[in-house]
Amino acid sequence: MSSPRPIQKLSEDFRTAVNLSTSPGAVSTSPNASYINQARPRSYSMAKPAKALKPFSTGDMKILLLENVNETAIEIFNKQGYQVEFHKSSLPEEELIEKIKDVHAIGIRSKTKLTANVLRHAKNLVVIGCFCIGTNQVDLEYAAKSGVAVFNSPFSNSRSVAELVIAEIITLSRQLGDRSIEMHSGVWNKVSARCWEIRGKTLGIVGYGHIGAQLSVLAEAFGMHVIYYDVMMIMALGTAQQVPTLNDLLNQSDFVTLHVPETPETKDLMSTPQFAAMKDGAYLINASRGTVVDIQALVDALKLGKLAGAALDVYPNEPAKNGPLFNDELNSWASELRSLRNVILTPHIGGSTEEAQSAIGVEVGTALTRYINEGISTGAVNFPEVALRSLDLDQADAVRVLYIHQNVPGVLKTVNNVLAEHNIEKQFSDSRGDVAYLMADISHVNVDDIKSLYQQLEQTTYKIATRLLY
Ligand SMILES: NC(=O)c1ccc[n+]([C@@H]2O[C@H](COP(=O)([O-])OP(=O)(O)OC[C@H]3O[C@@H](n4cnc5c(N)ncnc54)[C@H](O)[C@@H]3O)[C@@H](O)[C@H]2O)c1
Ligand SMILES: O=C(O)CC[C@@H](O)C(=O)O
Repeated sequence: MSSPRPIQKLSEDFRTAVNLSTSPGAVSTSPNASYINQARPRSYSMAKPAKALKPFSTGDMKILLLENVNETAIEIFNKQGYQVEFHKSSLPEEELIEKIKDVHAIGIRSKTKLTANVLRHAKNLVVIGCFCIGTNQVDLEYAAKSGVAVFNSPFSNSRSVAELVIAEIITLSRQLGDRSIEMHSGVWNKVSARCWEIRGKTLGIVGYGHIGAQLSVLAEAFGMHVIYYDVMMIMALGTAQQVPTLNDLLNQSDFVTLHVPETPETKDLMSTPQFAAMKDGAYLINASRGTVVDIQALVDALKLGKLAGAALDVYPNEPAKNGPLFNDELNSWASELRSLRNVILTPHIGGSTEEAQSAIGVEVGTALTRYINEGISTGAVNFPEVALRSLDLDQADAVRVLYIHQNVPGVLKTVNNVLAEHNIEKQFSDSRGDVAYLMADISHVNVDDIKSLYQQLEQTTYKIATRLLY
C-alpha cells in the first residue's frame, strides 16, 4: 500500500479528474447548462486574475465539522481563514441545536440528522455539506426554504462500496466469515459443502446508479451474469440485462444486492414476500440504507434456511459513535441477527476508505468554499444551480449580490429596481420549486452604499436570504 498522498497533490488530482480550472470556484460534478454557458469561457481562460470577495455583515465564517470529516476539508477551510470546530462523532440533538445557532456552515456524514427542528435554530446557516453520497439525513426542503444550500459528493465513494460488495459476494459464497470466527476460537473446520465459486452465478443489482453500474462491471470480470432492476430505464454496461420488475430479479438471482436511495418507496423494499420470491439458498447484500430491508423478516428467512447468508452494512438505527453499541436497545433484533451463521455485519463502512474520504473532503470542501466565497451553487442537491464568472481584479467598486427568494411573480422587478441605481454588469437567476436564487454583479457601488443596498434587499417582501460580497 502506498502512503497517503499530500493533500495539495490530491486536490490537484481531483481538479484534473473533473477537468476544471484551478479556481476554487470551479469544481463541479454536474455542471448544468447555465453554468457551462455562463461561467466557462472566462474561468477556463484564466485571462485575468479574479477579485477575491469578502462578505458584508457576516463576520468571521464559522464552520462546524462533525463525524470525523476528512482532514483534506479542514485544510481547505483553514486556508480560507474560516473558524473550524471539529468533532469526531455526531452530537446529541440538544448539543447540536446549541452549536448550530452560531455557525455559517456545517459538515456532516450520514449520522447527523438535520431535521426541521434542528435547522430552525440555525439562524446564521448558509450552507450544509454532506461529506458522503446520501442526503436523506437532511430535511432538504426545509433547508432550501430557509435559504440553505446543501451539497454532497455524488460518486467519490462509489468504487469503495462496489469493491466491498465484491468481497462480500465471495465471503458469503465461501462462508469465510464463519471459518474465520471458528479459527479465531481454535476450531479447524475444513468443509466444502454449500461453498461455491461465484463464476457463472447470477448477480441481481437493485438500483443501477453510480454504485450498481460500477459493481456490474466488476462482477462480470469475475465471470458473473448480471441482471438489474431500476425504476429508470438505464443503459446496460457489458452484457448486463435490465429486468422489468423486482420480482423478475429476485427469482433469477443467486445474489441480490441493494443500491437504492432511502425514500418512502424504498422503505422495506425487501420484506417477507420478497424473501419468499428469492431462489432457495440465495444471498442478500445491503450496503444502501438500513430502512430498505425489513431486518426481522430477513432474520426469519435466514433461520428458515430460505437464504444461505446475508451481508449488512447499514441499519435502521446506527450508533452515533464507535463502541459496543450494536445491541437490542438500538435495534430490537440485534442479538438474534448477531447469532446467525454466514451473516456478515459491518458498521456502515462501505465508503470508508482513505481514497474515498480524502476525495470527498476535497470535493465537498471545495463546493462549500465556492458557495461561501462566490455564491456559486452548481451541484447543490436542494437548490437552484446558479453560477456567474468571477469578478476581475480591477473591478474594485463591484459588488456581488446573492439574493434567495420565494419563487413568486414580480420579485425580480422589485430587486432590479434596487439594483438599477448601479450598473448591473451581469446577472443570472434560476428557480427550483418554491425557491429562486438570483446572482448579480453590480458596479459603481460606493462602499458606503453597501449597507443601504443590503437593507433595501432585506426589506423586500419575498426575500429568504441576502448576502453581499465585495
Ligand atoms: N454503505 C455505504 O457506506 C454507502 C456509501 C455510498 C452510498 N450508499 C447508499 O447507496 C445508495 C445508492 O448510491 P448510488 O451512488 O448508486 O446512488 P445513485 O443515485 O447513483 O443510484 C440509485 C439508483 O437507484 C434507483 N432507484 C431509486 N428508487 C428505486 C426503487 N424504488 N427501485 C429501484 N431502483 C430505484 C435510481 O433510479 C438510481 O438509478 C445511496 O443513496 C446511499 O444511500 C451507501
Ligand atoms: O460516510 C458516511 O457516514 C456515509 C457513507 C455512505 O452511506 C454515503 O451515503 O456516502
